[in-house]
Amino acid sequence: MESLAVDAVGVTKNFGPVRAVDDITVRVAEGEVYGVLGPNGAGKTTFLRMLFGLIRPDAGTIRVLGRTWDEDGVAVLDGVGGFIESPRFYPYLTGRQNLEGLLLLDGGAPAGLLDEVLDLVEMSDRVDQKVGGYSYGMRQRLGVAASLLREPRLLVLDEPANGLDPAGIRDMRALVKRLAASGLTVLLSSHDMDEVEEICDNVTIMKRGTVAFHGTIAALRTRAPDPGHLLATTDDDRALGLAREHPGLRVVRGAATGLVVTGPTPQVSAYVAAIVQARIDLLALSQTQTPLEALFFMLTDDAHHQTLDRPAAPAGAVR
Ligand SMILES: Nc1ncnc2c1ncn2[C@@H]1O[C@H](COP(=O)(O)OP(=O)(O)OP(=O)(O)O)[C@@H](O)[C@H]1O
Repeated sequence: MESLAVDAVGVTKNFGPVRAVDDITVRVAEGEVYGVLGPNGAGKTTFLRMLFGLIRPDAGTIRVLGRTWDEDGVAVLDGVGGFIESPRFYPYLTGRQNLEGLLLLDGGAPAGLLDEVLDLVEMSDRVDQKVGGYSYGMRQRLGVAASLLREPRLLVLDEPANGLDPAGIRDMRALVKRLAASGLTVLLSSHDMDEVEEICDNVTIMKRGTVAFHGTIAALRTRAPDPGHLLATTDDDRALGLAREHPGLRVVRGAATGLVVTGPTPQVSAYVAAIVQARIDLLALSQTQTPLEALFFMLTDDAHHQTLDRPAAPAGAVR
């Protein structure tokens, strides 16, 4: 049997009347990058906090690298690194001083590990500057460095790209990929489908504490709906009339201007060609959402939930 870095089964957590996590099962294989995806309030952070033992589940069992709190106490955290929400540092100390302080608390580290870790998070050239002058992205990367000093086998990151600018997002995604390539298991939460699609092997999509989807990114793609396109022309009325010849498409007026066209891409292309042939000029054509973004909203948004033609996969391992 493949070994599991995280084996969480039937986990439930209530805060008074709020059921933040409702009977979820998440299994993360060693060596993979696993995403827990969901909109704000879906229960992602609550789940990650339970992995770290910061709060205890009301029901279910959580095994992390083979250990549980009930059997192993604080030893459950051996081999686990990461941070919930944002990492905290002393702003008036340099990055290096902050990390050296942590190493001191931990009783030291193998020679060369600090430099190796700084290299990995691409902070070597900034580490002797004060943390107070760091960008948010640099602090996040320093947080990952601090976690790596414990040489974890499992790294847990709560929305690592949240609040970063586009360059920071790119750097953080590249870092997670490098960490995965080095054999580390990474479990991260996110509310960004693009991010999870780019860096994760498997995903659990949470909706109000429950699992709305569980499986591979490839399996998720097969359920994605047709993409929507926003179309603007010099004569939207005539373009809308032409849609009658293309019954495989849904063409409606956009909320502000233009037309929203939904359907298989080849049929959208044929419709656009017909518009041009009718001597109507195209002003703009763009995708409203990627198919996976559209699926994410369908899975997690009550208003759209009914439109999904297949029921959500049950919780549980698909592998
Ligand atoms: N300590 C707490 N006390 C009371 N309610 C809480 C507590 N922590 C979380 N909740 C509630 O539990 C639900 C899930 O919250 P959680 O923070 O886990 O969601 P999330 O998916 O991580 O969202 P976000 O992306 O906003 O962090 C929310 O309704 C939240 O208000």
